[in-house]
Amino acid sequence: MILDLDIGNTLSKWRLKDVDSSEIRSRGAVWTREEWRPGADIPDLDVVESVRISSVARKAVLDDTVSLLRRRVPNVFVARSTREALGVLNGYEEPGRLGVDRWMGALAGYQLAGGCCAVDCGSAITVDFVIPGGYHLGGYIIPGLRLMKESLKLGTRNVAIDPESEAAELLEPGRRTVEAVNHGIYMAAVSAINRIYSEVCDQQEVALPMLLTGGDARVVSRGVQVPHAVWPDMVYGGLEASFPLTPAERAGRMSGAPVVPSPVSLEKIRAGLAFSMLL
Ligand SMILES: Nc1ncnc2c1ncn2[C@@H]1O[C@H](COP(=O)(O)OP(=O)(O)O)[C@@H](O)[C@H]1O
Ligand SMILES: CC(C)(COP(=O)(O)O)[C@@H](O)C(=O)NCCC(=O)O
Ligand SMILES: [K+]
Repeated sequence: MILDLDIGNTLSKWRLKDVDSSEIRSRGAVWTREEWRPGADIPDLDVVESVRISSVARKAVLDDTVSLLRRRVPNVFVARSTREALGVLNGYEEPGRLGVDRWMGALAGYQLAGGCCAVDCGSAITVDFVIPGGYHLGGYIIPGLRLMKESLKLGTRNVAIDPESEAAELLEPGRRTVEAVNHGIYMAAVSAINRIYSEVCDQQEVALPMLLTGGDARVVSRGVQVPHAVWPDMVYGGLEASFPLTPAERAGRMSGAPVVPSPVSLEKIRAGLAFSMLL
C-alpha cells in the first residue's frame, strides 16, 4: 500500500492506495497537531511500503513525522517546491518558499489541463496560475472562510456555513449577525476568485480551465461563475505525478482527476470584467 499524506494548517488528510490496482482503499483526516499515532490517527503502517508527503505544517512537525515514518516504512518521499518540475517553471523569486501544496496543485493542474488556474480553499484560499508552456506566474493568498470569520471576533465562529447551502442564499444580505458574517465572507471569497481569474486571463490573453480543491471547495464552487471542476484529490495528484509508483501513475494518470472544464472565450471573460467595473 501507498500512504499519501497532505498536511495542511488545519487538517492532515491521508489516503491508502493499492500499488497494483491503483484503487483508493481508505481515507481520513485528523486535526494537524504535533504528533501522529499510527494505528489511531493514520492506518497501521505494517501494510504500507511507500509514503508520499506534502506538508505546509511547521518544519518540526514534518521532521518528526518523517523520522517516525522512516523507522517503519521502506520508502518515504517528501515533496518540495523546486524551480522546475514536470515541465512547470516555478514563478516565485525564491521557488522553495512557494507552499508545497500550491506547487503540487499547480503540477497536477498542468499535467491534467496544460495550463490552469488552481484554487485551493483551505485554511487559506490560494489562487495559482500556470499558463500554456508551463510558466507558473505566482498567485494570490487570502484567508480562508474559517479564518475570515474568526478574525471578526463576533462570536459567530461556531456557526459555520452549511456546506449544502445554495449560493443564491449565501449571496443575499444577512439579517442576523451570523448570516451577515457568513454571507459577507462567502461573497469576499467568491468575488475575489472570479475577479482574480478574469484579471489574469485578460492580462495573459488566455482563457484557462479552473480547478478547485480544499475543504471548502464544494461550497465555494457554487458561487464561482467561471466554468470549473472540483478535484478533491488535486494535491495528491501532484504527489502521484512527482513520485509515480503504480502502473497507472507511471502512465501519467492521476486518481479522481475530473474532466477538464472548457473555459469560456477570452472575449466573454473580458466582457464580464468590463461589466463588473461598469466600463
Ligand atoms: N469536516 C470538516 N472539518 C474541518 N474543516 C472543514 C470540514 N469541512 C470543511 N471544512 C473547512 O475546510 C477547511 C480546511 O480545509 P483543508 O483544505 O483541509 O485546509 P488545510 O489544507 O489548510 O488544512 C476548514 O478551515 C473549514 O473551513
Ligand atoms: C498559503 C498556505 C498557508 C496555504 O496553506 P493551507 O491553507 O492549504 O493550509 C501554504 O501554502 C503556505 O504556507 N505557503 C507558504 C507561503 C507561500 O506560498 O508563499
Ligand atoms: K489552501
